[in-house]
Amino acid sequence: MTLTIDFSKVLGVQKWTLSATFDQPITAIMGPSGAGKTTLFKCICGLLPVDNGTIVFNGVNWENVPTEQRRIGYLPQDLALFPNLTVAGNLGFGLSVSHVDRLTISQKVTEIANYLNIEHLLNRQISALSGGEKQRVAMGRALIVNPALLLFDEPFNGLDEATRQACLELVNKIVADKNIQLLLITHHQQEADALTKTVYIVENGMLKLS
Ligand SMILES: Nc1ncnc2c1ncn2[C@@H]1O[C@H](COP(=O)(O)OP(=O)(O)OP(=O)(O)O)[C@@H](O)[C@H]1O
Repeated sequence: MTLTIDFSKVLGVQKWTLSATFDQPITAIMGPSGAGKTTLFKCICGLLPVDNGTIVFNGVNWENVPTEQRRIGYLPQDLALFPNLTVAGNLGFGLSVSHVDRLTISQKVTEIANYLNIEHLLNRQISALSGGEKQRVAMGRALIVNPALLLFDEPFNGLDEATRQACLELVNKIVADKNIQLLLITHHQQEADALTKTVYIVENGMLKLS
């Protein structure tokens, strides 16, 4: 799987000129706060339009491909779980908005919950979950739509060391089992090192291989 980006983006007074070819199963993206890492992800998703240039995934130019057809599982920095839905409702959300029938949604929710060991949480409210459990639900919600590309924005923030280790192992398993490409934003070098040798830095509006 190969994601090639070559675009510029202006937001306010900032300009990014971002070029790279991501072809490893896992790539870490690092860089100082405010450098533009989340902006990069939003552009790849199509949530922010690029000003000039291209984003090409496996040979397909995404210029006219809407977000929902890009097969991306996006895990935003704040997880953005829906507090008024149960765990099952959160997991199934991406399928329900795509008008998948209820039986299929229920089967897929059970399948992904078993895979992530959260089946005992399916009827819980989001407010009644621990940080690590929320993390797993957010990963499940990203995975259930059968993505080809995962974008995880600082997914392990605020977790204790043991839970962080468990999540790192889970991420490695997901990428290997499901043959998905993952880009992961992190501020922690050891997190990047645990997952990949390929680390890019966003700095001064550019993307550089570290
Ligand atoms: N909609 C917007 N309009 C104007 N400026 C924006 C907008 N969104 C983000 N920015 C600015 O763009 C810069 C990059 O933001 P971004 O969220 O991509 O940084 P980041 O590298 O992900 O930071 P962090 O590590 O703190 O999460 C910041 O200075 C931010 O204030």
